[in-house]
Amino acid sequence: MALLAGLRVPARSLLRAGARLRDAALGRWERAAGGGGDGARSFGSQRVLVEPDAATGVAVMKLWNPPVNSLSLDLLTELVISLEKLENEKTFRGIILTSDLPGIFSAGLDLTEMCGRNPAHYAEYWKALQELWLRLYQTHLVVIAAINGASPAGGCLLALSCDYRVLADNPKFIIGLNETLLGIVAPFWFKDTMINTIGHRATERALQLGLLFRPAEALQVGVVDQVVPEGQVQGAALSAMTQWLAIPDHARQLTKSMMRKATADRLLTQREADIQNFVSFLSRDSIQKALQVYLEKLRQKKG
Ligand SMILES: CCCCCCCCCC/C=C\CC(=O)SCCNC(=O)CCNC(=O)[C@H](O)C(C)(C)COP(=O)(O)OP(=O)(O)OC[C@H]1O[C@@H](n2cnc3c(N)ncnc32)[C@H](O)[C@@H]1OP(=O)(O)O
Repeated sequence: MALLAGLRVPARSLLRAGARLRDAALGRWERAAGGGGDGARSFGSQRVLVEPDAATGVAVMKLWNPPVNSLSLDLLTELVISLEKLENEKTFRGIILTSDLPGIFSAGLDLTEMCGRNPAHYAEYWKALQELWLRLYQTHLVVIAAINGASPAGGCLLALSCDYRVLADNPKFIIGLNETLLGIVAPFWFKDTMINTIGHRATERALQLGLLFRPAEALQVGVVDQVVPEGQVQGAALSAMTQWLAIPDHARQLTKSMMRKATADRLLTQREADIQNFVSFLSRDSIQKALQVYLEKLRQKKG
């Protein structure tokens, strides 16, 4: 059951158990080693599989950080490296970002990275999150999110940072910046990213109420651009990609930069202060206690 959403999310215990049995470092990448659609070899790290298709110039990037694709420090780092690698390959013009875990796109920030650690760790973690957002939000590549599962909080940020979002139509696949439900505040750059997507008023309402939208609502408010039946999400993302890639790169890239640079610069000019804010906020006893209680509830809900 999804604790935050107040919605029931079915136990995927069997699937998850299966996923856990797969060895993260070995089986996954051996399975992938066969290569992408056009003979380009798949590559990746432990938690990010990249399936490149040199013929189309599109790579499918799949998140795999069981059980819920939480944005751990390792996953953040591996995402940045994979993204950088694709950016440096002249062959590639687009990325489909999706999940390799059933029913979950990403559960957002990894709560275990934010609980019971020291300030240096919090600083390192926040810097890694900033780094991923700055790179993903500003990449010259077209990035389309194929959202095939729930994506609360940081998971929603990941999707909002892409150029276009396709969501699978399942009422359990909730999406939104629900930080207030945890008693925390979405950082200004999360807020800015949402404003740039759905506008000021809709963002104010969504953020204050910590709204998690089901697919039809997400489409209506503009958090996603398209809702399609489950199983068609990657195909729909690839179709959308065709439209984006029909535009001359230089014109599209300059336009993207024109639309996003001021937002990214706002973080860049106060990056260190943002890290310090996060560290001092997380270091408060009251915040640590609240996060511990929340994490414990998540862990116990199955019992
Ligand atoms: C003044 C201002 C200054 C600035 C201050 C900044 C403040 C910080 C801002 C932080 C910004 C962003 C916030 C976040 O992104 S926080 C994370 C928010 N996400 C959530 O709360 C999601 C919680 N998870 C769920 O609701 C559900 O897990 C799910 C995603 C809907 C999936 O449900 P499920 O039934 O399939 O799985 P479930 O049984 O719940 O979980 C399985 C195991 O996974 C663990 N887990 C779940 N979510 C997380 C997570 N985010 N991090 C770490 N671990 C997570 C869960 O505990 C289960 O573990 P176990 O198997 O029992 O050991």
